[in-house]
Amino acid sequence: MERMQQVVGRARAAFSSGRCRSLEFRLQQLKNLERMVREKEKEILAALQSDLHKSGHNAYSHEILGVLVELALVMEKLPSWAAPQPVKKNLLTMRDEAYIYPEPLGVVLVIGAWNYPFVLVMQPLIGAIAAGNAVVVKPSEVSEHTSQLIADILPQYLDRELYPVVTGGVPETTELLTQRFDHILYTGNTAVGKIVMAAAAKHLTPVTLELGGKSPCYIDGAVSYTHLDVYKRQGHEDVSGLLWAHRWQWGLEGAESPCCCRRITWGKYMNCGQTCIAPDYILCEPSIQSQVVENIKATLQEFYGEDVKKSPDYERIVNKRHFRRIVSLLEGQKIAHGGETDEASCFIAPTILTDVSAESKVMEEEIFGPVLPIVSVKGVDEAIEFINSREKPLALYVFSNDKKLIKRVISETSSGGMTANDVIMHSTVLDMPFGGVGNSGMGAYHGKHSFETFSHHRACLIKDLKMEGMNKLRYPPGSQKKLDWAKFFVLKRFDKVRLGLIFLALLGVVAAVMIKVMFP
Ligand SMILES: NC(=O)c1ccc[n+]([C@@H]2O[C@H](COP(=O)([O-])OP(=O)(O)OC[C@H]3O[C@@H](n4cnc5c(N)ncnc54)[C@H](O)[C@@H]3O)[C@@H](O)[C@H]2O)c1
Ligand SMILES: CCCCCCC=O
Repeated sequence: MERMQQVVGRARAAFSSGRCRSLEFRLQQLKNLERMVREKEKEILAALQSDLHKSGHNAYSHEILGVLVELALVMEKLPSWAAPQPVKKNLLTMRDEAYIYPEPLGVVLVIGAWNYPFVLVMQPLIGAIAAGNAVVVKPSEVSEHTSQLIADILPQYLDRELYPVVTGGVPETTELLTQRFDHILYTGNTAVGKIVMAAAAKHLTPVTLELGGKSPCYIDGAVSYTHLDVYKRQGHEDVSGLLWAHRWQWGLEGAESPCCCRRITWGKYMNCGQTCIAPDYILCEPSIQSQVVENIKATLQEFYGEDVKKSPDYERIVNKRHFRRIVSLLEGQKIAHGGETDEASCFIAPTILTDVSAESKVMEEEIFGPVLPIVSVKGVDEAIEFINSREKPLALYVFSNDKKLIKRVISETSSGGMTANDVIMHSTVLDMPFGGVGNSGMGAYHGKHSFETFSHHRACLIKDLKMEGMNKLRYPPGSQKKLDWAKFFVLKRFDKVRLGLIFLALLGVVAAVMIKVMFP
């Protein structure tokens, strides 16, 4: 307990010294961070390889690149984000200064998860530094190599008192959470999210909870409604055969096409399925299920070759606990592809399950592994109903040639974020907030949204000491006349065109008077 008190106490004292308030200081720390990432690249890649069997290429593009891109954006935009933002004034504040001043919150706690152990700690850290805070960093103990590396290298580049790293497991995090922070950003599972929020409530500390959930992926099987309609009008009862012929002849594809399945395969099996926004399961009509399976199988071969175990691009499950949890989800399921496992190396092959019941265990909890269940729905109505009957997911995916259908799914469901006709990619657009809703989390970060999350938006009004007459309206004693004037000043909305015309007319009168005076 004493140790955590000391760590947080030192960070608070360093924050109170005021040194992290200046823009120059923050930019310098961010520059140092960028230097750290570049100089320690090899060590970072090695730690990610040890923790999750991530290949150099995957680790660089999934973790390091994201950090470098975020740093570049923040360093470029910080001066404008941190500048006071003037607000619209009214008749009563016309002579005053009114603006929003983003100020740091104080000491921020960042708790990271193990699945992307570097980027999930660094990205919030960048935002919190940019906003001028002290930051206590707690990487996940599950990814022990990356956690230890962060603890070793961060103090070599950053102010040690302002940005301490705490390593350790549940006891350490529990102790840390008894301390008072000014904001906590937690990434991890929903159950622990509730523990974090309860601990934060004791100090009225605001939280950003980056949680998980089962992110659905709906594949719309129709080529396009126009073709269907044409065939139906021609009197054909069963149009599915005709549609296949049509596709074969014209090369038209439904959303279960190889291209769509390739994108889904990439997002599902990257990091061995251990991605918070991975498509958790597929919803589609039974008529396209086998085509979806075939296309995903072909993509797996394309990505990982004949023997996926030998592919440097295919990761492993983080530990035996998670390995056993995922394997238990396969019990009683129809395995259309994959299913091979090896406990010693925490290997689970890319697996596809077909005709999965909505009530089965694999459809209860977030899978967080390389297992892809396909659940049948009759069409988009049932897909929407299915999604809405469950907790709000972190991400939602829909594949369709029909923009109207996509927009309908967006407007009739809810999720933290969504991508249509691809997966994962909304998280890479830094101008968009990244976060959950309902059970998948609260608050958001990335780019400017991180800066805003870690800032207090202070309302600042600097009044003019003149015009005291106006203030009499609000001073006692009250009267109806004062109230009428107050209503006029506060509620009156001016029509800009009419005001312009009145101004022009006045100008005309003044000009006429002047001419009369000058040339009597
Ligand atoms: N929204 C996102 O950005 C995001 C990103 C990654 C992972 N996730 C979600 O995280 C989950 C996987 O992560 P995880 O929870 O296994 O990660 P984890 O086990 O690494 O836990 C996360 C953090 O919580 C701490 N912790 C664990 N148990 C605790 C307890 N009882 N009390 C206090 N602290 C505790 C750990 O020390 C760790 O730092 C998935 O649900 C995934 O979807 C979400
Ligand atoms: C490509 C990087 C995705 C990071 C997603 C983080 C959640 O697990």
